[in-house]
Amino acid sequence: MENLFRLVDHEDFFSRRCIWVNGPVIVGAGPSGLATAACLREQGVPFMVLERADCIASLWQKRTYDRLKLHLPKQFCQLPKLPFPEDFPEYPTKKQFIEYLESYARQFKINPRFNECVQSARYDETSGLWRVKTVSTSGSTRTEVEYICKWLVVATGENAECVMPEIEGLSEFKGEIIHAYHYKSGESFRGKNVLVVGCGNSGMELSLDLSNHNASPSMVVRSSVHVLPREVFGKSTFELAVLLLQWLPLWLVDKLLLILAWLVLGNIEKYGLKRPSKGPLELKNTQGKTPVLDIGAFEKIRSGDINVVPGIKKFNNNEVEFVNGKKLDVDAVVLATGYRSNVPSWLQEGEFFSKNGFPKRPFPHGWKGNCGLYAVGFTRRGLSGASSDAVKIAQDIGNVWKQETKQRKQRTTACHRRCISQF
Ligand SMILES: Cc1cc2nc3c(=O)[nH]c(=O)nc-3n(C[C@H](O)[C@H](O)[C@H](O)COP(=O)(O)OP(=O)(O)OC[C@H]3O[C@@H](n4cnc5c(N)ncnc54)[C@H](O)[C@@H]3O)c2cc1C
Ligand SMILES: NC(=O)C1=CN([C@@H]2O[C@H](COP(=O)(O)OP(=O)(O)OC[C@H]3O[C@@H](n4cnc5c(N)ncnc54)[C@H](OP(=O)(O)O)[C@@H]3O)[C@@H](O)[C@H]2O)C=CC1
Ligand SMILES: O=C(O)C(=O)Cc1c[nH]c2ccccc12
Repeated sequence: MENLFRLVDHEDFFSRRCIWVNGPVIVGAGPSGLATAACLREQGVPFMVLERADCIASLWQKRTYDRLKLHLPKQFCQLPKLPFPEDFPEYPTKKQFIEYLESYARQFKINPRFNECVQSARYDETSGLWRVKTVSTSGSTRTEVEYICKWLVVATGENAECVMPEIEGLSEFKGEIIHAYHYKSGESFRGKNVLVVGCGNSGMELSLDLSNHNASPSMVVRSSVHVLPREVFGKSTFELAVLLLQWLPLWLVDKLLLILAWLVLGNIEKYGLKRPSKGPLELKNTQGKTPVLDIGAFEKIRSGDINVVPGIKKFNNNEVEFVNGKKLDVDAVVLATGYRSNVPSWLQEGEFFSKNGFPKRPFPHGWKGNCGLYAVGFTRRGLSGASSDAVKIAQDIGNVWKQETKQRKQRTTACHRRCISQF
């Protein structure tokens, strides 16, 4: 384990599978876990990264569709200490982003323990240490391991599990049902009527992909959605918002974004895309609901290639009935119904994290809990929010680590002197 300063496997002493980690345990090897590990490496702090999948950035490598690109300009998506290569386009592709993350892990010598799913983590008051239990799988063997450490960094992400909706009759639906999580391409849906449930960035982009593959998508908009063009007059809408926020209050920036969206897209409500009453940035900040940054789906809605439908009442075999009473025959269902955090399922703690798996305190205060607990990547501010957390966490742990290392050295020297003086 080259990324560990001192790893003691108590195989011969106590239980076969109790491992003391000298430094923090980081749960999750996505961009957030990698960013924290890299910053800790720079601080000279050893660490261990536990990852349930068999690769880094599993969301990007395994659970996203082929045509995915970053939807914010690259300067908002790079991790600390290593910029994107200069030849990367403004919006890197998924493949490029993964390449970057792989080189990031190499550069900072981050070697996660793969196939280790954290089942529980609790703070042991008596010892003042965290006990992190995992199940590790290798082929058909299952091993339970307990890691013991002073610091625990939660980096399992805002999108750890898929949200599966409960819809009457859906379980009797005879056609294919997949979540956006498993969707790769519209190729296998060619010629089919596909119901896309949900109209966030996933629902919009999968509908566009389906239409590009000559499927007929119908997209469910059950409440409301903010659609903004990804660019306004050649400039990134997101970047523009960030610039404007330096001078203007958020409500005013929201108003300006909506005016610009109206100038570029026109009135979207007449196509069934009702806008929320809160502005796009306010909604993102308060409820975590990301506005759609449109890359072409809206044009397909306008041309009728993507059919917008209201909320679902129920399924009756392959016929879906909507809340307005209209009915439609569909061959397949794509659930673009979003994701959720899985922290409540494994972290036994009720002070820092709330029941929804996000830190209770909002950005920028949600990175540090008590007793050596930290959270990275739960800011609802994408990759730039994760980077900002990672820098702060590594700094915080680094300070204590340096202090303790100094004290350890002093103790060792004092002990040496005592020992020597006894001779
Ligand atoms: C389709 C999609 C596109 C996105 N595009 C952008 C974008 O363009 N720009 C942007 O800023 N943000 C974007 N985001 C937001 C996204 O949250 C970040 O891109 C990023 O992936 C978050 O990194 P993370 O490390 O926090 O979480 P993740 O990437 O989800 O990584 C978490 C890791 O933790 C592991 N894990 C989970 N539970 C356990 C457990 N119990 N034990 C061990 N390991 C566990 C997972 O396997 C995973 O590898 C996008 C999100 C999605 C879904
Ligand atoms: N290119 C990129 O970079 C992309 C980025 N992403 C990001 O990934 C994250 C997740 O996005 P996404 O997967 O779109 O999830 P979201 O949570 O943003 O959207 C979920 C959608 O599903 C709808 N929904 C949920 N349950 C039901 C139901 N029972 N019936 C009908 N509709 C339902 C929601 O409607 P309601 O609002 O009414 O609850 C909402 O429209 C976001 O941060 C997004 O920005 C996603 C795709 C591409
Ligand atoms: O894609 C995501 O999930 C993000 O969180 C990126 C993001 C952070 N802040 C935003 C504001 C508007 C649109 C996207 C984002």
